[in-house]
Amino acid sequence: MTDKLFRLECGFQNYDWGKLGQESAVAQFISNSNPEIEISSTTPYAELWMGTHPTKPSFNYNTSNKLIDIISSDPERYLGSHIAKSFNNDLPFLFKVLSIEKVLSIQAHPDKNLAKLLNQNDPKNYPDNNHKPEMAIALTKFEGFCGFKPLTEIHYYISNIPELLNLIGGSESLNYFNQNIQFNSNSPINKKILKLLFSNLMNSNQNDISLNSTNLIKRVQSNPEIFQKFDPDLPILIKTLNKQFPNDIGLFCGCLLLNYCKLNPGEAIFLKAKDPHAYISGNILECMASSDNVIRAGFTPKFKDVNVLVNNLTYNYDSVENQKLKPILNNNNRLILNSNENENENENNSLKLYNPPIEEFEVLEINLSHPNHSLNFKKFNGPSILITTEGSGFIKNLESNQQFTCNAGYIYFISANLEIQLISNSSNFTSYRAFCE
Ligand SMILES: NNC(=O)[C@@H](O)[C@H](O)[C@H](O)COP(=O)(O)O
Ligand SMILES: [Zn+2]
Repeated sequence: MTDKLFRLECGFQNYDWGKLGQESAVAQFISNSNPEIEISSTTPYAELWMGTHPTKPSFNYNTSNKLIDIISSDPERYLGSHIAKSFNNDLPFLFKVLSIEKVLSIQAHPDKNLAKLLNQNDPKNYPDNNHKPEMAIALTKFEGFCGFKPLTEIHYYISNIPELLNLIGGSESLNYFNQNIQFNSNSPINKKILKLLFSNLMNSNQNDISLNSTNLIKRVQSNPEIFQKFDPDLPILIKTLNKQFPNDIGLFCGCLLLNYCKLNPGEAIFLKAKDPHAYISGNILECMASSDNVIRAGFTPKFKDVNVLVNNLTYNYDSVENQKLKPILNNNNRLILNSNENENENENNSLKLYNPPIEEFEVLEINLSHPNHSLNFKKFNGPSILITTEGSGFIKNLESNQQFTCNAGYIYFISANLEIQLISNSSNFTSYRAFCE
């Protein structure tokens, strides 16, 4: 029988938008964890997958047994009875590292009902029947599009950028917007108006998109100030993304209709199912319900399902600040047993709990600031996956007293109902523990 704490060997995706070679945090982590893996300097290393999802399943590092097979051998032992019953004897979440060089697709993820339908009708493009709410935690500076801009900002862009107006239906659409929008309200009419404008835009023909993209870039070059009313960096972003995906509809639906969100390390965003988004740059940890269902509509060479996206978005609109997920700081009592260190050391360690409003996952960032600090964790009523991203230390099974090394890129599965200890042997020993209980 496999121990309740064991190291994982995880798979990775070479999507085109990933950072190249050793520039990629994904490449650094996989080659740190397994030096036999050759890293090619011309290959993008986009995503590291930690979990049981069949698209890229994880394995026991020492025995090469599949994680899902270990769990299936005794779901209560590895998941705990509550999680085993609630999630059909499988791991509820998929935990990833993303290292982003180029913009990802303009996308949204289905809720459970839509996922079932899409998986039934088109299993090739929608490989499972699960929803995919997701959270991104910035490891470096990160940029991304998330959710529709506030209505006042959308009104400004459709009123001042003719190329956008041309693609959303011209002056007729602008009049409809002006006569019906209810600013500072959550009225359903606002979502109806947003959906009409977005549908017109996303169903534009490529000739119109190319013509208006060319003119948009000219306008950005000649009158950048028009684009800088809400963010001084928008002109540079539009030019950068046009270089990555020339004359793409994403220049309009992403840059001019979605929030341009910038995160500093440690900040996070949570995307509910059906929220439009597209990540632009940076290294992040991403945690999601265990699914690979992505509905795409721009900035991508992959399969686009424009009508499914247009007909299924939430059409929520809000400020960037309100899209961010604030972590709970140093809330020790729920998760920590005790810490073998004196008071002043305690002040330097930090715990940040990212707990989005869904049941599948939470993520705890654990930072032990100096060598020879340690933290003892209570038994969690469910499974965890822990990855070390910085520094080095050890993880100890407090039942068997077995201890294992943690270096950047090392990943461990921690079964339910197991007390573990983390011990640092460097400064800034940082790990992230995704869990469900
Ligand atoms: N927002 N992030 C995600 O949903 C990731 O988990 C997905 O795996 C990526 O979006 C996949 O991106 P492409 O389909 O290659 O554009
Ligand atoms: Zn996504």
